[in-house]
Parts: sequence; C-alpha cells; structure tokens
Amino acid sequence: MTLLRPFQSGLLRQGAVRTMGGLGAIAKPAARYAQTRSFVASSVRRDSEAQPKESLASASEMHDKLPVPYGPNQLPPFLPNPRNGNYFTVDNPNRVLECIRPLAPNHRYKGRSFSNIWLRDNCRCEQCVYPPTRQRLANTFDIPDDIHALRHSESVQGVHIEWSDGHTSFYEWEFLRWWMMFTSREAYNQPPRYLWGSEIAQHPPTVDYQAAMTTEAGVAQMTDKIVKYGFVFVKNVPYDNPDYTRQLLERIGPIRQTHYGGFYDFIPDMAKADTAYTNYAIPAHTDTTYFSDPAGLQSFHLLEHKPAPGETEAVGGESLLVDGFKVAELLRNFKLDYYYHLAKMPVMWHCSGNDGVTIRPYKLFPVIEEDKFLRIPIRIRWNTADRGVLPYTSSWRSQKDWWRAAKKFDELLKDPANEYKFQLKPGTVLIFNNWRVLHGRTAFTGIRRICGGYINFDDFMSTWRNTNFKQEVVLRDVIG
Ligand SMILES: C[N+](C)(C)CCCC[C@H](N)C(=O)O
Ligand SMILES: O=C(O)CCC(=O)C(=O)O
Repeated sequence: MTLLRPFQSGLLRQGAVRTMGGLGAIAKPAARYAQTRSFVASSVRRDSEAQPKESLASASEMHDKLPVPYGPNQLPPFLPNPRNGNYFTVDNPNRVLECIRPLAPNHRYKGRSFSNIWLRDNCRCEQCVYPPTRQRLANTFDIPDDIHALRHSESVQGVHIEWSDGHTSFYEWEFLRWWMMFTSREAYNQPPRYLWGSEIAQHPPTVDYQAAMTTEAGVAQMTDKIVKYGFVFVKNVPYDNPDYTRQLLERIGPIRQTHYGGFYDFIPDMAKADTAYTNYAIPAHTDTTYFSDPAGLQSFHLLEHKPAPGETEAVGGESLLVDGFKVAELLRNFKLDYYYHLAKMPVMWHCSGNDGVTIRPYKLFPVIEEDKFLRIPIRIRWNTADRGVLPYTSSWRSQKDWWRAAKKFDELLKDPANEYKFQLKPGTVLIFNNWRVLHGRTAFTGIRRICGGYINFDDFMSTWRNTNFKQEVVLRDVIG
C-alpha cells in the first residue's frame, strides 16, 4: 500500500499545526514539497508507530484508524505562528510591503510585498462582499490606480489598513501569510490519496446505505473514501427499484446529463452505439475521455443478470478496477521518459457512434494530466477504443516514443498485481472517481442490467469539502 500524502495531511491535526523543528528554510517549491513530504512521511511513521502493533491494516481499516480528518487549507507545517514577532509595514505609497518575518529575525526570507490594488481588491468587508452570497459587491475598477495605505495597525488577528480612497480594510494574518508563500490554494489542498493494487480486495472501502442516506456523516464518509481510494462500495442498497440508486447518487450531487441520458439503466441491447451496450469484454478504461471535462464520478449498480430467452445460464461480466494514479506512479518509476511522454503528448479523443452525436474535446488532452506544482497526476484519460489520431509532430521519434510508453502503461494496467477483480451484485453500488480509477469487465452471456449515473467532479468535491470540514475552512480553501 503506497501512502501518497502530498502537502496537506490529516496528520497535522486540526488547529495543532506543528512547525518543523524551528523553521525549515523557505526552499524552492520542489524542494519545499520534498521537505514537506518527508515531514509528512515522518509524521505518518510517527502516527503509525503510535498505533497498536497490528498486522498491516488494510486500506479501509487504516483509513478508519487515521487521526482526525485533515482540513484543506491547513497551514503548512513550516510557517511560523503569526502571533510571535511578525509585523507588517507600509514601505512606500506604491507598494504595501507585508513582512510576516519568520521568528529568526536574521532569516534570509524577508517577506513579500503585494500590490496595493491586489490587497484592496481582496477586501472582504460587508461593503465589498455581500455576506448572503459571498459575491463581490465592490467594483474592482473603481479602485484608483494610485491607491495606497495611509495608516495601518496590527492586532493578534491581523492588520487594519486605512486606504487613500477612504476605505478601511482588515486582513487576517492567515490570509496574508498564505498568499505570502503560495500562488494558489488548491496546489496545497490536494487531499491525501491511498494508492492500491490487487491487495485492496482484502478490504475494499465500503459504507452503509442507510448511513449515506440519512446522515451527513454517512455522505462525508462515502465521499471521503472516494477521495482517498478512488472508489467506494455502498452496501445494502435496495434493488427492486433503480430509483433508490438514483437517490443515493443525488446525495453526492446532481446526475450529469450526457448523450446517454441522465440516470442510466442499461442492458446489452445496443440502445446506444457503444460496446457497453453489448456483452463484449471491455478492457480497463476511463469513460467520456472525449469531453473537455470528463465525468467525475461514475457508478454501477447491477440490478439483475439472467439468462437470455432460450438460454439456460448467465455467466461472466466480472468487473475490474485499476488505480490509474498507482499505475502512473509505476510507469514513472519504470522510466521517467515514458511517464512524461504520456503526460506531454496531446491526444485526440472522440465519441462518434451515435447518429447526430460527434463529440471531441475543445483541445487535445494527454493521457496523464498532472498538477504542475505538486507533480502528481490529477486526471487519467485512457480508452484505446475512443482514442483518435495522434498528432503528427515533426519528430517521428515522438510518435514511436509515445507508443512505447503507452504500451508499457497498458501492460501495467493489465498486470494482475494492479487489478482488482470482483463480481457486481444486486444491493451493492460501486461509485468511483473516473478521473483516477479505470474500469472494465469480462464478456458475459445473458441479460445483465446495470443502473447508475455520472456526477461532475466539481460537484462531488464540493460535497466532500462541505461534509468533511468546517465551513470556515472550506471557504478559506475556495475563496480565501
Ligand atoms: C452505459 N454508460 C452510460 C455508463 C456508459 C456507456 C458508454 C461508456 C463509454 N466507455 C464512453 O466513455 O462513452
Ligand atoms: O458493464 C460494465 O460492467 C461496465 C460497462 C462500461 O465499461 C461502461 O459503462 O463504461
């Protein structure tokens, strides 16, 4: 079990941000990230050491034993506490030099300056931001070009500034400190991920239907397991009526409409021009690779698998899941070039089988899309059936390089050590992150009826945030 926990981690308990033994140097991003990962890793070891000595807990058991939930936007461990010796100065009318100097006054990191316009535009007072909707009321473009601070004062909570346009603003230290160090919130709010291979079969992440339908904690757990493992099984779902499945999915977010409809309920009858509507085997793939914004979540609830008329048996249709992030990491470890061929080469994807429907994304997308700062995969696109023509780049070498890398990726996807095979059963709904987890099935006989739906990734992540974290933390993550 690879525990890949980037910057933000549940091990930095809520409100107990630990610095890294005084102050780590404010290093370059990559080094900072490596430094932080080592910090987090050591924390992981520390916490696991704190756990009673047991056999290696399975993913889901480990999940349940992990400390209190992490909070997105939890301040990085190496930032000093703003309540000790930090100060803010206005150095000249053209710039507000904000100095949250580390505790060591001679530390080489001397703070950062923000432009007055940026700071004034980010005023969050009730005149500038309408509280009921959190939308900006102030007109950014009314801010005078020569806006500057006339006076300012510090408090334990933050800094008050009187502006030359007569407006007064207040900025919390947390806000200033974060934007002193970072260029974005999301770069540091990648939730932790537990990469898995076939061993996940021992303890696949599961939640109970009743809890998911009746409590916010149930939705929190359901979405949190999808965030961490890329999928979850919801047990004990009634299957006499597909509507129970639809209602379960709508606990996470609205079901996405596509050319397949909204909530889908399908059998192998070629109702739509896609191999899913046949009884053919389908290798591991992600769905809707041809959308600029592929479906975020996908779900399957097998309602029935019965012999076709005149037949006596209904066999096959075994399901398959593969952790695309795990395989991307294996590819990178195998040959870094291969990883980057799949992360760099733009690829065409299409959906063209249905009359009047010819879908392609607004631009070509690579197989592996990664976060530019953290250098971790954010989305996998992989469907060899729906891949279009590789762009013909000037160097023929890149064509063959991409093909070699893709062939190795395909081999890794099909390595039994990376495959989780299981039989879908009525009463258990599978919900998975289609940006990470690939799915497939073996061929089958008979009539196999499955229902489910797609959910947009952003709707899913909104529900995950709002059911797992306090509102002020979520708001800081999104608008802070
Ligand atoms: C049946 N259901 C609606 C789930 C999808 C069927 C088609 C899926 C296909 N691999 C694609 O990506 O378009
Ligand atoms: O029938 C299945 O188990 C999966 C079908 C499939 O791959 C899909 O709908 O995308």
